[in-house]
Amino acid sequence: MSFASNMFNNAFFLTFVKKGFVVLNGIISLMLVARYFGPAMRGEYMFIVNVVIVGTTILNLGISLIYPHFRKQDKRAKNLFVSYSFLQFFLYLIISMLIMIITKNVVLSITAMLISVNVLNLQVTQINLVENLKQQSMIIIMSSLINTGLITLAFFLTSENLYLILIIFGLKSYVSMVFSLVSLWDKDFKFTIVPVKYKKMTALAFLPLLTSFLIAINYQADIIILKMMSVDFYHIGLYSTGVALAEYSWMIPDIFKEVMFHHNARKDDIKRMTFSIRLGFTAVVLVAIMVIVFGKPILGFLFGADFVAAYPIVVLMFLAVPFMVYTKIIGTLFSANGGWRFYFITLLISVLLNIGLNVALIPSFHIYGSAFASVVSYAFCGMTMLFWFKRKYKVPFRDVLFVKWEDIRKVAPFLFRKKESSVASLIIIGDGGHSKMVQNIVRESGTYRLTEVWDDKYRESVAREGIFYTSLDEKLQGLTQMDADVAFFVAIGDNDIRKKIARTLALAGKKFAVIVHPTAFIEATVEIGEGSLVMAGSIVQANTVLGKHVIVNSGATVEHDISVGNFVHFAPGSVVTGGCTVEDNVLIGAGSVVVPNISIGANAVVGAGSTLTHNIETNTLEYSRKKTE
Ligand SMILES: CC(=O)SCCNC(=O)CCNC(=O)[C@H](O)C(C)(C)COP(=O)(O)OP(=O)(O)OC[C@H]1O[C@@H](n2cnc3c(N)ncnc32)[C@H](O)[C@@H]1OP(=O)(O)O
Repeated sequence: MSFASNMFNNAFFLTFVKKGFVVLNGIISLMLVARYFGPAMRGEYMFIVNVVIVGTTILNLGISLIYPHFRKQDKRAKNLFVSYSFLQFFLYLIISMLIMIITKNVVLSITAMLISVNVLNLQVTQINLVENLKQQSMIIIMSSLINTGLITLAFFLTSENLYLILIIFGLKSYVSMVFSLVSLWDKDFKFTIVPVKYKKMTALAFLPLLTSFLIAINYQADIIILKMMSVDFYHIGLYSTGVALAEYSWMIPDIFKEVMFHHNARKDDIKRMTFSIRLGFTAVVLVAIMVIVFGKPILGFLFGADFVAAYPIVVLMFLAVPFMVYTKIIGTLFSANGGWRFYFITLLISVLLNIGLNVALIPSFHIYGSAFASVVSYAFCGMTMLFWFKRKYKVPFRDVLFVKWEDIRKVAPFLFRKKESSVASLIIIGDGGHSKMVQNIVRESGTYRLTEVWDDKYRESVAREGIFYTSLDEKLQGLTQMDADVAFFVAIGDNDIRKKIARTLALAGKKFAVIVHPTAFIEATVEIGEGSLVMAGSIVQANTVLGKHVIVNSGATVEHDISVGNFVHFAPGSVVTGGCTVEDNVLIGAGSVVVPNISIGANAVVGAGSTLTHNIETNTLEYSRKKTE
């Protein structure tokens, strides 16, 4: 596959592109809206937007933040959360209508409606971020594009219409919300109302709600305090420019934050976490160096010559940015594991530190004092999180600083390899009747992505529905050049032929898949060797050990405590009862029954429909003849 499609299948890259679009959309909207409205109306618009953002943070009730925690315990948590979000949305909508009817205040009613839509959008977006990360990234890219397009149209075609711009603002959330819902609404979705669980959800969401509130306060506190301590608007303008630039660079840790949010909802992935931290930290430090070196021309280009005076603030703010990597990425672990108390206390201390230092330093150092307060507060938060993480997961410092050579070695082939998805590729050998059934199982279960089928009947390669059908002989010659990540499966019913090919592949160091039909029952204590197959409706009971490349065919029963060698075939409907021993290469014929505690020697064949009541030796053929009078 091409480099471009590899990149787009990479969650980090796609999240990076998405963030790029969001930032671009934000900048373009800000520029156009500023020029579209006069100063007074722009103030009114920005005020409403801020009320909506703060209202959304509060009225989300922390629900979107605790989703990974529930998802980790229960795969179907999606049903519960989407249903909850819906009910909450309708409740907010009814309240908005009541506000409209009672107050008849248009702006207030619009604000309330926008909050209702934004809350639902925030919740379904976060759920879909966990469920379908790539789709959600595409949805956000699309809604950002639509928003930029509509604002541009409004800018050129209309003038000073506050309601129109508010509707466009609302539409962005609405479009993203509808598409996220469509993406979540698959065949497994079921509307689920469980009041007891809803109660648990809201109770658990309380600390996350306070935490997100603190984060919001921490980002806004400085400007409010600067205003309160009567610093002039010119200097506040310079300060907020520095802060705005630093905020754009948070996009980098945010990329990793979102990808980790998705992964941590499944299991704690500390390797991926430290890898994300190293990548994020290195990128942020490089950006900070760039900004410190080229800060003045960048400020001049972006905001005009007046703003070059913001340079010292920019430098100070960028000293704080690397710490955000730790706060943001490690913070996702709390979403997934629910350790909110620690996160909350850490944030509370850093907010108090920020406010205290602001009050203490602004009188003597003005905006520089405020920037210094931010650096100290962000550094405290980031370092506390880092030390907690290091202690809990016993990670050395070198794993949480700059990228290592191994990372580069790992990432380079990942970007250029042939694989298209995170599901491993599978090559099946054999394309006869047995193989057709195996191919169906692979398609149905989705655990592997079938890429090639090798069989002698193909002289030349043919491609059908994205799968290559190729000559077996030819492929066996070039085994060593193959991608090490691909799994193999020998789908040949005949024990001897299966053995011969599996040996050749094993000698070339290939890995084999285990394939299990979703309707098979395999008791939890069963061990299954590589390359084995358990087909539809079959049963394998407790403490049984299946060797390598074993076939448990449709409806066969392999009872408890059975020791099974390699390359054994239990044909359809056969029943081998408890305590038996089945050595290598044995064929138990269709519908035959083996009574308990029997030993069957290597290479033996039990004929179809037979009942075996005694041990049989190696290389023997046994079948029950019908008694004829
Ligand atoms: C999805 C799938 O399809 S998986 C396929 C799984 N495959 C199976 O279950 C097949 C297992 N194979 C058998 O049962 C075979 O018949 C075998 C291996 C037992 C015997 O094969 P062969 O040695 O070729 O025997 P052959 O066909 O020559 O028959 C010899 C005699 O035994 C009889 N016989 C053969 N198999 C059986 C049997 N399973 N039960 C009773 N009698 C049998 C034949 O009727 C014949 O009798 P006759 O001499 O009176 O005419």
